[in-house]
Amino acid sequence: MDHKLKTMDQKQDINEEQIDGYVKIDRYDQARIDRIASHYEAILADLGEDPSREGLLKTPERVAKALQYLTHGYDSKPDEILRSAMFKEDYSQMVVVKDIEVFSMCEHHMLPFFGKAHIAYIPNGYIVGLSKIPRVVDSFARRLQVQERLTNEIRDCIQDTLNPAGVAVVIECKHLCMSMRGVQKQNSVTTTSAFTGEFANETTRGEFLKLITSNLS
Ligand SMILES: Nc1nc2c(ncn2[C@@H]2O[C@H](COP(=O)(O)OP(=O)(O)OP(=O)(O)O)[C@@H](O)[C@H]2O)c(=O)[nH]1
Ligand SMILES: [Zn+2]
Repeated sequence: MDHKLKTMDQKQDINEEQIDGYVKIDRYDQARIDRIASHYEAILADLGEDPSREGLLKTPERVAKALQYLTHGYDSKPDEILRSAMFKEDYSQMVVVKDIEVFSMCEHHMLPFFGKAHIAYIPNGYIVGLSKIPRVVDSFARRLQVQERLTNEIRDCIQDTLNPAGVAVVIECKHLCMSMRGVQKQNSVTTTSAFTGEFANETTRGEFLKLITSNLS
């Protein structure tokens, strides 16, 4: 079934529909968008703008839709995303998915932070569908976040759901709240990491760090 072809009324049904632990991101909750839009109309006025001028007429609704998209992680269940594609497999070497784009919003200023996540796990009887790892990243990133919690939540979800012999997560991001405003440092990058199990071993962690810094592609 192609959900994109559904009419607006039918899309309301999609709001409740979980697909592999994931609510379709084209969900369209008009009541919520209307509420957020009305707040933004007031905000525009408070900023000294004229919300009734032509260029801004649709802006409150556009912002509401954009914000709903930027926080759609609240509508997903990352553990279910992983469970939907776990396969029994006798493979016990490190699996690394690197350079996963991250787009998130800092919970302090509601400004974007963005960069890359590098994730590894060591299977313990089960592997997971590769695409599910970036989906888990998105599920936690598309919320109001701090980078440290994002890092830990991804690690804990993979560890608790897949029960591998170890999980490694490294995230590198630029925070617009540190470049567009505030301290105004344009080039600083924040790196966070979280490990479990066999990644406590320096050699294993070293192998992971080597793999994510290699140029092999
Ligand atoms: N640890 C951490 N801090 C973050 C993250 N995103 C933003 N911040 C910081 O959150 C802090 C909020 O500090 P406050 O002093 O309450 O806010 P502020 O007055 O706007 O601070 P400045 O950004 O220094 O102007 C700032 O230091 C931000 O750099 C994050 O992901 N992790
Ligand atoms: Zn911030």
